[in-house]
Amino acid sequence: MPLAGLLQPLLSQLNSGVVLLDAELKLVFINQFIARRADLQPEDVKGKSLFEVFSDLPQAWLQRKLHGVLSLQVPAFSSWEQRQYIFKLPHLRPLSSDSAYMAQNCSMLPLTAADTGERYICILVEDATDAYVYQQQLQHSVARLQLANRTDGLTGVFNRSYWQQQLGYEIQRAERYQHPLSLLLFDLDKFKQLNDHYGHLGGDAVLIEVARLVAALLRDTDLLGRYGGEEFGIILPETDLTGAMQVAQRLCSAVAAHRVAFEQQQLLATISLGVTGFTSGLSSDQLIQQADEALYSAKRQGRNQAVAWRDSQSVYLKKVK
Ligand SMILES: Nc1nc2c(ncn2[C@@H]2O[C@H](COP(=O)(O)OP(=O)(O)OP(=O)(O)O)[C@@H](O)[C@H]2O)c(=O)[nH]1
Repeated sequence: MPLAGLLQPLLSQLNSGVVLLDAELKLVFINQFIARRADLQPEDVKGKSLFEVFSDLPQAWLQRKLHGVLSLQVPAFSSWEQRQYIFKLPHLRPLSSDSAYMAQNCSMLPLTAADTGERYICILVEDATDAYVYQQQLQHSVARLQLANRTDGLTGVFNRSYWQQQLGYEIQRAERYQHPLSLLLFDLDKFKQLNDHYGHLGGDAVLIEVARLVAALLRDTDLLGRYGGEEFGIILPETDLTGAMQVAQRLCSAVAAHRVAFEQQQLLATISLGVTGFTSGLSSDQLIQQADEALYSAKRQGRNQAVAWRDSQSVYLKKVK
């Protein structure tokens, strides 16, 4: 059978890359699959160093691998999951991927010539771009779902369940490391009137805008969540009550000074805030309860203001008496 005569057409039609190297890592052969994508002529590269022709190769890593294959005479493998590609080649497919390069599974096989006993290495390059793209799409979908799962649909801040979970974690951290932690609850004032006057869409516009404004005034490490209809919570890690009151006053003034554009009108809104500091042994429910009591005091004292729980407690107790 004229096997040798068939090998060349077979290798050139193969839908995988074939790179044959001698023991000095010089190119003996590349097939059409590689040549076409690397824009090379197979006959031009014969006898040249692998790393000279393919200057983008991860040289130190690949040299180590190939020397291992030669000296141990065992195959080596590189998967796209560990290293997206070895040969920087375009994938030549109309796929929407965030990479223009072909993801590859590469096998490095030791070969010995039957007649001369000389040693060679064959690198087989398989295109794994499909798997790479599917994995990327899956990762993006999971990330989108995770985001949706912790986000309030209207305002884009954290939703209640995620925010409360974070409060639990922050309390554990504050307790363990004896770090300060404060909690702030705020609620839009007379929001029912605003809704009644401008309609639900006007109310929604105010909620969205206030959440955006408040988020912009907080630190990246602060956690803003929508606690209920027009009530929001802010966890302030590494912040004592004095610092939290400063934040609360800043937010209160900023919201009162802001105008929300809605259907050619400028809507005004104010917020009332209740602030409390974490002390050892408090649960998240107790902390929320304290902030809520302070918020209640702020409402009773005329709204558009911040009240710390320390102060409000006496007000609250007086009221109870
Ligand atoms: N537009 C809009 N309104 C909401 C939303 N969630 C809750 N609300 C409204 O917020 C209003 C809250 O009213 P109240 O609890 O009486 O409080 P308030 O009018 O803000 O009065 P104070 O809190 O005492 O200042 C109700 O009319 C709710 O329908 C929402 O997602 N969008």
